[in-house]
Amino acid sequence: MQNPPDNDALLRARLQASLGAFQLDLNLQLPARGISVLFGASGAGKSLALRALAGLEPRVSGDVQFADEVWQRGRHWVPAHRRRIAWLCQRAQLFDHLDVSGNLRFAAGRHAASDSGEVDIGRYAEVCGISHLLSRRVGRLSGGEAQRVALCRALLSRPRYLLLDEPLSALDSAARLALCQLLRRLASDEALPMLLVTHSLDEVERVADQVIVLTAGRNQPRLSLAEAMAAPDIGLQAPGELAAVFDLEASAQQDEPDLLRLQIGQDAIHIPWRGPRPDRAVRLRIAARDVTLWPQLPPLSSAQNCLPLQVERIVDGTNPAMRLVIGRCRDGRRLFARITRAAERQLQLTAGQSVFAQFKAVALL
Ligand SMILES: Nc1ncnc2c1ncn2[C@@H]1O[C@H](COP(=O)(O)OP(=O)(O)OP(=O)(O)O)[C@@H](O)[C@H]1O
Repeated sequence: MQNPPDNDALLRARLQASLGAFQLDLNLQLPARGISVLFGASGAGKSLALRALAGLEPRVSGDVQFADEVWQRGRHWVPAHRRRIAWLCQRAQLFDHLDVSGNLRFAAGRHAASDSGEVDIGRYAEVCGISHLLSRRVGRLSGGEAQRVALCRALLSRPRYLLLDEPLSALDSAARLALCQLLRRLASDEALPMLLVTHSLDEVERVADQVIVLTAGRNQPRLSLAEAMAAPDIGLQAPGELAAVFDLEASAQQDEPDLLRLQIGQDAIHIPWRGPRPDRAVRLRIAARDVTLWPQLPPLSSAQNCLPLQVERIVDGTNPAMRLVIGRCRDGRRLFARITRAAERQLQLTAGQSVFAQFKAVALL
């Protein structure tokens, strides 16, 4: 599929390779901000693409350009260490014979032009939440701690771009969550753009700003996370498990204690919340199976969130007895509802109809 030209892209690549029966044919345009995710099944070519962008894959030909620097074109090839990008892979590759501080000093020493290395180590160790680990032997770090140290080491090289090859896949869920939050903070507070490779939808939902779906060596055009989640046909979500993901700003208005009001255009929903109002957008996941449709405004119930919805289309679900309703909120965002065929008949649902969508659960990402 042809990607439209993207004038805001920082990293552009057209990559081709023929490895036995596997063909790689990519057209990537990665923006200067946020976290882009390259999503695909095992064997789709994600690692190959990442290695090619890093300058580590001589089997891949094509064009790679970063801002106005050409990294690869014909015989022209900028070696990996001159691209000033950092790389994080599944398992942190740290020096076992050094403690955390030694690993960081080594990285800072390699990259610092002056004696600013110590300052950077302190600052980035704090950003990465590893200040308390500086004297710890590398062998005594948990998987999540080791990844945060590896990330800190990567930051000390002052990269212009971060490539992440499934860095969360070997971590337990708590460590994965913590690292997801750290990546999001780095992307926004340190303005560090990244490309994350994964086959986990959960990671996509938690960290992505943009999504590129890769299937058998070919990519779809880049979409925002909301667009990608709202496109049931691009292969990002399993059809039986569809969900919408919304990034929502908290409203200054507070209707109830312990509830946070989040605006969806002129409408609002509430989520349980303790503590100060968040200063950045809150990301929510609303699964199709948690959404109930009503022909009129429903009576008050324990499921408090309810939005006006216009039915856009109704398609078959994976289960032959079920249908998937694709609707639009009043601000244009897509929401899905999984209903039975019997409910579709009883509600006489058709495209264009106005209904109310009530949901009993939202997951805070
Ligand atoms: N030397 C080779 N000969 C033939 N095929 C190869 C060779 N090297 C890699 N491949 C194929 O290239 C494809 C892409 O591999 P790659 O490691 O990039 O996939 P991936 O999407 O990162 O998978 P995973 O998620 O499992 O890591 C795979 O189908 C693999 O079998």
